[in-house]
Amino acid sequence: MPSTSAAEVSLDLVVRDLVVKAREGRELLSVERLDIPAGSRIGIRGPSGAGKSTLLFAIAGLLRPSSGTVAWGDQRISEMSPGDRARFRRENVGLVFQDFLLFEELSALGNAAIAARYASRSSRRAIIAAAGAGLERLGLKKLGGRRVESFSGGERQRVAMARALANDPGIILADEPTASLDRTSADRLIEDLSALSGGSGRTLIAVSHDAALHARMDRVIDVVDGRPLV
Ligand SMILES: Nc1ncnc2c1ncn2[C@@H]1O[C@H](COP(=O)(O)OP(=O)(O)OP(=O)(O)O)[C@@H](O)[C@H]1O
Repeated sequence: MPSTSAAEVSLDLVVRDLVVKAREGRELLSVERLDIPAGSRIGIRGPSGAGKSTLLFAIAGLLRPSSGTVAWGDQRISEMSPGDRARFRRENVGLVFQDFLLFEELSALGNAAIAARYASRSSRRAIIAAAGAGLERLGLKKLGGRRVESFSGGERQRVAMARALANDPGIILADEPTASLDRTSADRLIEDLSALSGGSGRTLIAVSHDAALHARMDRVIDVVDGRPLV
């Protein structure tokens, strides 16, 4: 797993007048102003249904806002086509999400190194090596060759984490990364996430209900009724 960030360009997050609406017109999220300097470790918390995941999806470029701007450095992802947003994510963002989105028929290593399939020949080898090192660090080396269909929730979460980091992303976005883990595994994951971001230039933004995670962040943002309290 990489220990320093590959963020070659500064990816400060700037959000302005962002509004996300449901298809039927209900407002799900409204963010007047949010600035997150590159390299920050940010926790996001709030009641169920408050809009935390919607905020994470918006800043990941996984949804197109109804209005407003989301920019990482000079990349205004809110105005990009879906294809350009997907490319931005592939190159810059590691996603650790609740339902893992693993390929059941692939091995742990096959999943962790999935980015190699889309990478240039020159970076393919580095991605596969980083995926293997990530699995080892997360205690899954022995299971590396096994198909993930038989994995437990905690094992899946660690495969997803190794995958998110294999591409050496400048931005890590995590949605409830400790939710399916026992306390010991959760603390280890928090330790890893924290070490991989703090001081490296790599930004971490994690939605969580876990107080132990928030205790390790530089700043915690509360989201209530679709609005971050900043
Ligand atoms: N595509 C959608 N269409 C309509 N409503 C949606 C859509 N996605 C989310 N919502 C609604 O938007 C609100 C915010 O949802 P979101 O998942 O962001 O909350 P959350 O704070 O992450 O909640 P939890 O902690 O339970 O995961 C909820 O009322 C949810 O039902």
